[in-house]
Amino acid sequence: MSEYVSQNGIQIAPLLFDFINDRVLPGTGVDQDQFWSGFADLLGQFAPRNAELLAKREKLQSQIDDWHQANNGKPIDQAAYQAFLKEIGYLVDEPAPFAITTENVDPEIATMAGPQLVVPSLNDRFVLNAANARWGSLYDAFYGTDALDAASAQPGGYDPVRGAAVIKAAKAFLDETFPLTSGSWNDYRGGVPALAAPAQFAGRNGDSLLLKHNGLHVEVVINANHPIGKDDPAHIADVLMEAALTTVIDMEDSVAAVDAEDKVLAYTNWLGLMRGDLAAKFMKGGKEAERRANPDRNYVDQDGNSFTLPGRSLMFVRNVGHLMTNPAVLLSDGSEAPEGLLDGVFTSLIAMHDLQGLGDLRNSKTGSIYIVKPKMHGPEECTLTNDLFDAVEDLLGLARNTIKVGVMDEERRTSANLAACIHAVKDRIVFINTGFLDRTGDEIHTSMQGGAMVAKADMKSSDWIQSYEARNVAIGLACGMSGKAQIGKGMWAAPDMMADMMEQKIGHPMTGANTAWVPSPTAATLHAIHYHRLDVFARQKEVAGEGIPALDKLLTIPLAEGHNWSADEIERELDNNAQGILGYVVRWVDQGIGCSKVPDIHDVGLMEDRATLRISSQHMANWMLHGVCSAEQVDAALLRMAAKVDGQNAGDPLYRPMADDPKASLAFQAARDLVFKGVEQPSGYTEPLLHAYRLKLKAAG
Ligand SMILES: CC(=O)SCCNC(=O)CCNC(=O)[C@H](O)C(C)(C)COP(=O)(O)OP(=O)(O)OC[C@H]1O[C@@H](n2cnc3c(N)ncnc32)[C@H](O)[C@@H]1OP(=O)(O)O
Ligand SMILES: O=CC(=O)O
Ligand SMILES: [Mg+2]
Repeated sequence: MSEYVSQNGIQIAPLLFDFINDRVLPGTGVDQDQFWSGFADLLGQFAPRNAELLAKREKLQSQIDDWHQANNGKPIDQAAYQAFLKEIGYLVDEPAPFAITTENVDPEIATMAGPQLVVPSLNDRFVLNAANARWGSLYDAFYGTDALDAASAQPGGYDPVRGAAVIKAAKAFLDETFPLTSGSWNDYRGGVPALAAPAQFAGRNGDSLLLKHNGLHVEVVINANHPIGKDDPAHIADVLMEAALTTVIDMEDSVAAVDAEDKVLAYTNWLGLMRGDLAAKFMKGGKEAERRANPDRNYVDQDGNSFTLPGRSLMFVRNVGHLMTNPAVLLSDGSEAPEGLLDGVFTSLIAMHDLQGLGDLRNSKTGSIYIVKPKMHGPEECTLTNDLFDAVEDLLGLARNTIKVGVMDEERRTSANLAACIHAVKDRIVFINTGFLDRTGDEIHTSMQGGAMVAKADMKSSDWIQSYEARNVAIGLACGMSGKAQIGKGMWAAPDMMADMMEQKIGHPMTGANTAWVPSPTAATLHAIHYHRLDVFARQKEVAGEGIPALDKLLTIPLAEGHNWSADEIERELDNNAQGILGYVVRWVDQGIGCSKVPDIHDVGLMEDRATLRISSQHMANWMLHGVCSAEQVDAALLRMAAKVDGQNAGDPLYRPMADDPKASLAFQAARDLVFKGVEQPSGYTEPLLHAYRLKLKAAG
């Protein structure tokens, strides 16, 4: 890397310094000199606090490790365990009942219920697709996935037999959601449809019909000149679903951003989204394509009045958590700056382009900046975020609480003290979300010394996770989040299993969650159907009456307790974990790709990100620590799976095989370290090793 720019006692990578000065600050009214001097002060103030809280994490972890070692082999006495957690300050007192007081929140978050899409920020083609995923074609979603229960499409262009099944399924959705006074949408022949609930008719866009149900719009596209519409008796060409109400532009677990070069790319895409001028050019189907953010959509209501609906998803940006540092900025002592502080300042500054309307399109209509903060451990760390956002607002001249926060409930200390965490950010909180993937990783790591954990697939049915999901909703409702903020559920991590998603993911709104994560625009379009099937806000009223489950189950550790696995079961568990780890890490370290679809041992492509990697690596480390398997067995699994992953990637010209010479592969070494050094990784996180190996690879050119 070139020399740093020295400024107010800190050092800034020139790429970042120039990007901020040339592309971000102009037009915002924030003075360049004042900005850098205020930024240096902010780092000086917050970096030591950040370090103290990380040291506290380590201290608590070592106290918990000691407790388990002292209780070695004995069944856990829940009362004694909780008393111990209170004594060390892991569990804190509950705050007195309170309600959040967040203001100026966009309706997509506060009063609407629908899917939330997550997208890696480094990929401009994907982020634009995500922004545009506010509306999705139901015909395409049915045609292209197994959500449609019909024979697969015949190769060689449009298959009319499958097409007919798609149209039938889409019209069945219309019948279910927008019933006609008599008959079916199959019999609709044009004009204003005779809806059983006429208020569902919201307007027209040319010939197309706009309908509304449970707060979500659906456009029935009428076009006699369209290849599908021309053969339909009513010229219906598609059914467009209002789908991803909100999107998380992810700078955390789905990206590999290790230095100024990567960070500036992520910030550039966020700037393009906040201004509305991001464009991506790429090759698709042998042709060059260009993608931009869609404009808003124009309609006319029944009285002839024009109105628009948002054309894009409302965007959050996920900053990194408190753990990592980044060489993009060095502190006065020459150490790397905490990356979460950089993200907090820079993503907020960039969002001022939206607040001030400096670009072509707007994100928030209520003047808010939406930041998702991941991986916070307990209320003190939430207070740090709150104070940081206060300081950023002061630095940028923004009104107090302009910056809103989404709190990921994905670490055990946060789940166990959730009301206190919400209280710490009560004037700016706009969501809680159960990030069950990281949360599972933290469940394993926290009790690493307690014994061998159940098999990975059995985690989902453990007491702790059921309690975690239920408590999150119940506490969110008790803190007055309904109608003001999102109570969100986690990711559907099997992007190709849409039939299963349609069957299972209605469980998320059923719990009272008004949003849940999906991995792709297609999944958003399909998951939107669930919010038509169920009125979440009515459901929240029912759930609110059920009370908050006690802590006991949440704190029941998923130990296998004497379970004897067969040699075959152990090998399959190790192989499955090793395959996921290697398949993901090889693309992360070698190619800088932070989210991948990796086949599991059943050949189901699973979304892998740093959180799923945390689970797999912690699980292997745990079984090795407690002698369920030996180090030799782990090495054998890694080697076997390296060959398998090499085979799976044979078609990728950028791929560097691992199996022939594993010692020469930085990716293989990283994967191995993640398991063999898993016990000592902070909270079991994978970022420190991934970053170190990726930086090594970049340095080697
Ligand atoms: C625990 C957590 O933190 S979860 C949060 C982190 N996870 C994520 O962000 C998941 C994001 N999703 C993804 O990256 C991808 O969907 C993957 C890697 C899971 C699967 O990818 P694939 O199925 O191989 O998708 P593929 O690369 O074939 O893309 C197919 C199309 O879908 C689009 N697409 C896929 N995922 C997304 C997404 N999340 N947002 C926007 N568009 C997407 C692509 O743009 C592409 O369309 P295009 O050709 O018109 O551009
Ligand atoms: O960030 C989400 C998770 O599940 O972890
Ligand atoms: Mg997570």
